Amino acid sequence: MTYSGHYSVNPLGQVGFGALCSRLPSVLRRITAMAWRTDRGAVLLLLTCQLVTGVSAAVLLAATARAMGPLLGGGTVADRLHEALPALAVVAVASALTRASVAVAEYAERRITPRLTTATDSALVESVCRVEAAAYATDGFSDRQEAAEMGVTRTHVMVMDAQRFMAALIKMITAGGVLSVLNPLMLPLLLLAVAPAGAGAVLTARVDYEIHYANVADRNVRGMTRWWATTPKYGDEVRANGMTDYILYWYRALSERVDQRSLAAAPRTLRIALLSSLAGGAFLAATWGMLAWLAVTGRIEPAIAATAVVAVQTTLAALSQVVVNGAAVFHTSLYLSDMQAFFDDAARRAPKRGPEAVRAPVEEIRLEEATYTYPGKDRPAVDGVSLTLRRGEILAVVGVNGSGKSTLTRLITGIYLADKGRITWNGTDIAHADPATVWNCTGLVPQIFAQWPLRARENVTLGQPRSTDDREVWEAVDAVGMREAIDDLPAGLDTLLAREIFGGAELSGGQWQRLACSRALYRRPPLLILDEPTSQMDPRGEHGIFEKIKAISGDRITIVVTHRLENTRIADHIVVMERGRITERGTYDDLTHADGTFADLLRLSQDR
Ligand SMILES: Nc1ncnc2c1ncn2[C@@H]1O[C@H](COP(=O)(O)OP(=O)(O)OP(=O)(O)O)[C@@H](O)[C@H]1O
Repeated sequence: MTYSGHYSVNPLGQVGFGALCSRLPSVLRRITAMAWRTDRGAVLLLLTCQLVTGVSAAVLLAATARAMGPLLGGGTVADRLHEALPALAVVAVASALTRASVAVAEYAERRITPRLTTATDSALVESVCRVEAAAYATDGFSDRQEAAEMGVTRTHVMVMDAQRFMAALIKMITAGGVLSVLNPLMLPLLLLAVAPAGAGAVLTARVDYEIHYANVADRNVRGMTRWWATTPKYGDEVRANGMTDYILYWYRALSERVDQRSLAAAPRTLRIALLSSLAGGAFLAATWGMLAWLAVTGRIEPAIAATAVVAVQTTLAALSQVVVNGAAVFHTSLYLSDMQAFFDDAARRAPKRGPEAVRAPVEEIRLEEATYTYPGKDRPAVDGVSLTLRRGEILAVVGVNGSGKSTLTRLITGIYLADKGRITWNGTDIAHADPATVWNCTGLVPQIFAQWPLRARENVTLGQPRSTDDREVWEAVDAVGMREAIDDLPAGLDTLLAREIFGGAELSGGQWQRLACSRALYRRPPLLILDEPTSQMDPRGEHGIFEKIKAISGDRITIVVTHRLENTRIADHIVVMERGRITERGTYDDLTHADGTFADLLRLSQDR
């Protein structure tokens, strides 16, 4: 395994410190806009709380300053207390308001976060589901998806970080304002004391992101390896082929590669932390020294000095919070950018085919010189294929592995659009038709079909409207000879077909394939495509399915891709594909008597 993680260019590589900090306002705007779309009431509540926090912090400090005069002045304790009482009452109310607004802000944040996370998460899933299928084959698509997942994860803490950042900023500005009124020199010194910590936090976030970025591809592969190693689906193959140690070795190797990058960054983050603490400490010592000097030399009164101590403490706490939460918001902004970039990319890759609609019955599907090349490939998988399919006819597609049969079915169903040439349904070019209207008319049994971890009934009806009784479900089940097998399940059609889940049951490979066929038949589609539909079935099952295909073919266009050439007897036409092109076409009798590839493959299959 020589996979080496590579994911484009780190967008932070060329960005300076100033540019990094200037992202904060736009990120805050973006977070607010996202939250606004989720719950306007909660956002308004949050903003009100922040305003209350700021105002009460200012009132608290001003009232403290007012209370300090009488408290530290002359007279009896009772007199001093009596004189300070109104200011102390204001201090108490302002403190209570601060606490209450923090609690309400937390409540508002809890109202926003779960729904915002769900909305973002669902948007990510939807954008992946909705892209043109060809996007999956483009380089780096799944890496970019992996990077976007981190943005979704960050939405858990994003609103909280932004809210705390804003609250601390407001508190800092008001407390700092009060401090500047007390003595204009105090604030700049205090800012200098916290600035190095701010710079350190942003630089550390930058290092963390660099590591995250370098690890994206490895984490993606590790995630896949984890799934392959642990899913019961491949458990037999992994064990009986002695692959456990091999997979575990690579899982560990990938984890170690990820760890090594993180470890290599540790000395850098230590250097940043030590230097910023040193600079911050020096400026803080200067701040306290300055305050002491002002008080000792009588330049400020003791009452003002005492208030300044409270103001410095408040501003310092708020500043630290601004730094910590600002760095967190900045950090989030990096992941949000990845997420947004993925959403934008996915939106560009979403089908934009046109408003035309395809409607049943589908009388004719025509391919005119259809050509398709997979992204990054230099040879077309389907190369200039022309074909006409009519309602009531069965077409069999045969050919050696990799000759383009499955790709041809993807072109006919509009899963991929032809790069060159045209495919029309009832005269409508599907490149200009809404794909949903096309897929309303198709039923596909793919070569690799899904084994849905749902009940037996939903495995037949999946995605389809269902009548209240099971009559049509049983019809589809009977059509593939599965009635007995379903009756044998512990709860019949209600049985959950997922071995991994408690109470779930499992089917055999051939039974799963029969169910995949029943799913396509249940749709009663105008175009039925079966790609190797009986590869896992016993001869009775195979015979039954082909009988059924023939019996229901009058009402639809049917395409069967198969390597069992005997099965092509039911077809009205057969096409033989080689290297993406149709090299022979005709009926079963025509092709068996011609001295071509079909006759050759048939001879070989009968020779065994
Ligand atoms: N998702 C994909 N991305 C890139 N190339 C692909 C993809 N799927 C198929 N190909 C390539 O396109 C060519 C045709 O593949 P296709 O699956 O259509 O062949 P096939 O005739 O159905 O083969 P088989 O009989 O093995 O099922 C092959 O060279 C294959 O490597």
